Amino acid sequence: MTGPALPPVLAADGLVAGHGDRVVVPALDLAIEAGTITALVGPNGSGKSTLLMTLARVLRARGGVVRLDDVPLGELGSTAIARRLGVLPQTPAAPAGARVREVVEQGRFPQRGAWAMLRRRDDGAIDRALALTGLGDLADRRLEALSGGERQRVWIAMTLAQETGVLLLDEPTTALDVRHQLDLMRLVERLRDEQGMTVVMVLHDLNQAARHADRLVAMREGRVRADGPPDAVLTPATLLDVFDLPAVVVDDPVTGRPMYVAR
Ligand SMILES: Nc1ncnc2c1ncn2[C@@H]1O[C@H](COP(=O)(O)OP(=O)(O)OP(=O)(O)O)[C@@H](O)[C@H]1O
Repeated sequence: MTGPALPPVLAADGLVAGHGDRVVVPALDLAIEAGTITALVGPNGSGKSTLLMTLARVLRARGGVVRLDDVPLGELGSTAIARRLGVLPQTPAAPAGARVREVVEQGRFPQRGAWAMLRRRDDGAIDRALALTGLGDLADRRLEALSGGERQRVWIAMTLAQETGVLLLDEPTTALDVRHQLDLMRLVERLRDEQGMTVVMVLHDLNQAARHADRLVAMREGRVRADGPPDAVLTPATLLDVFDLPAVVVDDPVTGRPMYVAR
């Protein structure tokens, strides 16, 4: 017997999103199921980051509603949201002179009450996040003394230290070398498999998205043009429709997932 379907972890109903007077996402419906990895893909300027940041309430929705665990975001305080949902923006910033461990510690703030000191549980979460991102040896280094890819891993560690059940990641593999990209994608899969984490991420590498995500949502001009499992979305017709890209699609020889090759 199957019970009633669980509500989606994160849902947008008739969502309108944009910047200033400019509407970027005119009306979008999206429901994200628990324990899944979703990749948002699409050309530059198609509204992926705008959508992701509006789902996280970093940007206010201009119409429609976003629900987190079936509760409208507008009814939740920012601490309640941050305890449930971690977000990695495209260009995070830290105060000058900050050290790696101090930046990762920032991820713990939503989990602590007012006036609370760092507790053992916070230290554990920070150590785990540093270890998962391979930053243990760099913990005392200043952020500005790191390479671009190392710095990107610090932001990922900060988001992981928040220990939320939902992660929204905007281009998390940017600046990472091929080994660290694969490590990060495998880490995301492990978090889904072992902790039931729900992940939505913007990715530019379509083959990476098809390889590691359960679902691809392809956007163009603020609208969803294709949505489904990788083999339904990564097709020559969608590549042409969404990216104006003539391509063939073959099976990835390692995973059997679809893989495109541009013509
Ligand atoms: N802060 C902002 N103020 C005004 N317009 C913005 C702002 N940020 C983005 N835009 C505009 O909104 C549109 C969508 O941008 P968005 O960053 O959401 O696209 P994207 O699909 O994530 O693009 P990319 O792949 O280049 O990161 C673009 O036309 C962009 O110029």
